[in-house]
Amino acid sequence: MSAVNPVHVAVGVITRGDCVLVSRRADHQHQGGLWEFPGGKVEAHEDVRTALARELKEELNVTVESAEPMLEVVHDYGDKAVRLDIWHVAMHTGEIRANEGQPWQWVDAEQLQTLEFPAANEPIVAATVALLVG
Ligand SMILES: Nc1nc2c([nH]c(=O)n2[C@H]2C[C@H](O)[C@@H](COP(=O)(O)OP(=O)(O)OP(=O)(O)O)O2)c(=O)[nH]1
Repeated sequence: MSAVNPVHVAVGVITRGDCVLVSRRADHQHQGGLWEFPGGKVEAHEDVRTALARELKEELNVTVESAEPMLEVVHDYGDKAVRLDIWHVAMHTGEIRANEGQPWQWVDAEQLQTLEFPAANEPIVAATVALLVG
């Protein structure tokens, strides 16, 4: 019963002008090979903002300068359930560098809608499109 205890994940929708940063999950990971908004698991006793900042720094050398809560999505994949805590990162510093060798790119709303994401991401993509074109 994975849904009983969803994994809490901090996720960043990092925007720059009319674009958003997406990265690709490694093939060996859960939901591997699909695009994602960068982030990762919130560790025990860790605040979600701290987790967001830590994960974005670790994965992409991004320093979060401002982040606002955007939405929350609970999804049960069957093999694993997740609670995605999504934050809009409107301001960041640091030169982006894929520390885990993962592909990443800036995409606009139109390009975003052509990419393959995990099933849980449908409402996140919709909210991000609204944010980018709004
Ligand atoms: N970061 C991120 N994770 C997402 C998104 N959509 C989505 O379903 N997820 C899921 C995939 C994973 O099950 C979980 C994120 O966990 P993670 O990337 O830290 O950890 P993982 O289990 O893949 O990798 P590991 O640390 O166990 O090797 O959330 C998304 O847009 N971004």
